Amino acid sequence: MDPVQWRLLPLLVLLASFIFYFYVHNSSKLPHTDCSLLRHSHYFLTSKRIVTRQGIISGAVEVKNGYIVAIIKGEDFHENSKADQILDYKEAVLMPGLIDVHAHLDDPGRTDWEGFPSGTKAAAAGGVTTLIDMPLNSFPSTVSAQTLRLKIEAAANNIYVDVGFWGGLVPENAFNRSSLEALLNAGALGLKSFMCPSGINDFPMTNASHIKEGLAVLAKYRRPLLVHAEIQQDSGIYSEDGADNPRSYSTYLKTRPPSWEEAAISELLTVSKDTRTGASAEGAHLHIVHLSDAGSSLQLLRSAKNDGDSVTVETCPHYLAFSAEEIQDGDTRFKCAPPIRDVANKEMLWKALLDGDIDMLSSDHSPTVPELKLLSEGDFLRAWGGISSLQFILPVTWSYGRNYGATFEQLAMWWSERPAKLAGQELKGAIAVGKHADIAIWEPSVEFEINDDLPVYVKHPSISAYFGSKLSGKVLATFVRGNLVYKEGKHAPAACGAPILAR
Ligand SMILES: NC(=O)N[C@H]1NC(=O)NC1=O
Ligand SMILES: [Zn+2]
Ligand SMILES: [Zn+2]
Repeated sequence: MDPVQWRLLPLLVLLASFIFYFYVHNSSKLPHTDCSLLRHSHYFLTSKRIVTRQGIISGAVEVKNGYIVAIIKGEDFHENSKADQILDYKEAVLMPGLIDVHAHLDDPGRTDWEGFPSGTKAAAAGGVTTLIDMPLNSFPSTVSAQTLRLKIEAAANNIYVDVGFWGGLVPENAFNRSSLEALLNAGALGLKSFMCPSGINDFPMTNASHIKEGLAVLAKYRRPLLVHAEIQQDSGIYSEDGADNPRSYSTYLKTRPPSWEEAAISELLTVSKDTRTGASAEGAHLHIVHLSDAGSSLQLLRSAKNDGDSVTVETCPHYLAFSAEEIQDGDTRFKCAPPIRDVANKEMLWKALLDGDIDMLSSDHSPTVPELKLLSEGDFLRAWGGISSLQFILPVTWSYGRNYGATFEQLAMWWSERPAKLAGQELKGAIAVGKHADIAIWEPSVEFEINDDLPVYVKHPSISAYFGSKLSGKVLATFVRGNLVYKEGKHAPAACGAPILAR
């Protein structure tokens, strides 16, 4: 080496150490993977309000490699605090992540309506850690093993929370046992069917005999059948004579009276007998989706449960938040089926939920493109029926529920524990040792208005029924299997949600 090179050596060493220092220093600040906004896989979350099945405690939840490995009460925490990191959420509520068993993500085929990336981002921002996707509104509908595979392909690397799939029970497959078995073997968590037109051409309605067949197949798999329970009755059919104004909400309400729900449920209960212990479809389960009628329909369900039928029922936040009296003429954002009924019915729904007659909640998030909501014409009879709500289900439930005395433990039961059971997800649905670290952290007393200033992830804000309202309960952070997927308006860069397939 000549002398000039010798003199450069210290300079090179210095440069190399600078590069090394910056690399190590900065890389330690970067996430290990893009799946999480947190770089650690072993950490403690502390809060004064941790919602466990044994009540609300102050303390810490220890998370390691995606699982909850310990729950430590406040006074015992210090000696255990040897983790890489402690995230202190103070007074914020730490709850199991919400499990929404009824969402239409419309992917593949109608991604202009929603789609896996936008829908699961909205979910993450709302504290929802698991979604079960409905078999219709996507194209094609999920009614065979092959179409379920299309769903799974569409979801790959496109989901920010975990997503499972219901398969469709339709006349075409109902009497074809091998086709249904193939769909269930391919991983559908259960089946879903309609007792009235679904609004989607390739998803025709079923009758009680199709449903009986479906239950018989599901019994072997111990998986549920979810049913949209409305049967068209003459009483409700809209007269086309122009006497009723299609912009008026009451016109729409009259087209789908409670008797539609009652008729469907009473017919369903003739086949749900098969699910009783010792009966032909023991092991199968019947779940009524989005109940709106809090009258006779609920009474029928109550007595079926007493008789030992394996039956559950859900309602949705929009039936608990809104009433027919408040819906302005022409405001088709509120059109859904069954319809939002009067205020007395809403009060009865709350009572049924608090008394345990309604088992759980779901969003029935069913958006479309603004054009199909016919917002400017305001025609309730022709507009798309479906409420866009996914991101706001937790603050909506809380904002209205607290007036009825709803507790955090009840929220966890309605939104996590019972939905996990319905979907057969034993590793989800509770803050408990051995479960997935699927966690929602939120601030019940923080109010916010849903307007253009809020960083929302709703694909079509103009069709959201909640736009313009003020809610309490702000989601601070969402963890999915230990990954911090959402934090204060920011999402983890990579879509690391897992498809959930039944085995
Ligand atoms: N196809 C579809 O999403 N329909 C849903 N929309 C709604 O309001 N009720 C439903 O069942
Ligand atoms: Zn439905
Ligand atoms: Zn639905």
